[in-house]
Amino acid sequence: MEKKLQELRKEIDSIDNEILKLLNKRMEIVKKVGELKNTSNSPVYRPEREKEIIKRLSELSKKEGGILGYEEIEAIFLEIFAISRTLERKERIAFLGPIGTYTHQAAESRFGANAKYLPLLNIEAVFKAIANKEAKYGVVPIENNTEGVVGVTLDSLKKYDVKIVSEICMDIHHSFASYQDDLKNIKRIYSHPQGYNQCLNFLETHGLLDVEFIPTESTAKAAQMAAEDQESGAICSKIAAKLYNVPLLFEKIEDNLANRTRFIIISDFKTQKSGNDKTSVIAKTSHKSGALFELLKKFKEKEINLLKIESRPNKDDTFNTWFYIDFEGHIDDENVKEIIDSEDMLWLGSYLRDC
Ligand SMILES: O=C(O)C(=O)C[C@]1(C(=O)O)C=C[C@@H](O)C=C1
Repeated sequence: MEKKLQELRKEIDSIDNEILKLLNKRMEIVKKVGELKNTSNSPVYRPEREKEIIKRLSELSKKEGGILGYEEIEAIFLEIFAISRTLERKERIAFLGPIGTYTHQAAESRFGANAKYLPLLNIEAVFKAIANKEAKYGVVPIENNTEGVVGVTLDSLKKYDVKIVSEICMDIHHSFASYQDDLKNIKRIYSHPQGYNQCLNFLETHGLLDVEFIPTESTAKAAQMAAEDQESGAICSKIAAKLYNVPLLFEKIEDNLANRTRFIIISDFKTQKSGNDKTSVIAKTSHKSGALFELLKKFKEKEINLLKIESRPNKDDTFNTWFYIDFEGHIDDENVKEIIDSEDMLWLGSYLRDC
């Protein structure tokens, strides 16, 4: 067996040499693309091009009977693209921190382990960092399939001059971490309110519903607090518990195992059309009967498929609202452009549909 293993490893080594040669060759070309982009200051990150490459390679692999499927090819190539991007231009990525949040995990899934990250302590700070050009990209959560939308994100999209350039959908699994083996000794539970509310069944069955709940800005912050408070527990991500060295007692404790969060990547540019795009806008309607109906009718007339509509309060002394709307299509599509130009709408971005 040892001899056979050595032979196989030798084969792997020579293939790795070829891969390395080809990767270096690829990166030389990528650097030239970067130089070209830098002369016109055009965006490095082109999600639609990345998607096109992954799709093409998956089809090729399938056609040739390759062992790798779409997901494996995507995982490998997203890392390659992440390195390409840092070679083209070293750009900072701000995200809702601290490190170890699900948002950090989402950011890493797109920008790789090698990128320059800027963890910020609240969602609005991420928007400010993009608007002030302290970072090129920002990653923030926008909605969860059990808890609904993240209000601060919608409000910040209205307040700051940024554009949505991409979206990421990620499965969220919570863990319970604590130094206490006996749950009866737990006096406080730290978590982000959304995380806490997603684990109510677990808390009830383990007699933890009556324990004092201390809300934190993020689930990673909860792990950090639990690390400093031996009589507490945290509902957090697995990586956060590891990062702050709090023993993991239970995993996948959420009520709904199909717990998914949609994140957006914000920046300062318009993305190219991919053919499978989503557009987000903020719409205001006048305060008269049928105004929302009239707006929705326009979408029907232009044959635009709505994906989401959320109302948000004006936050003044009235109960007036505005609407956050997602729909199919790209601002470069005639019908999309027409509706945005003809209505009281703020365009938030058109981007590859990934959720
Ligand atoms: O094609 C480009 O525009 C590139 O910059 C190259 C490349 C790649 O590595 O293939 C890198 C970054 C972009 O997000 C898309 C693709």
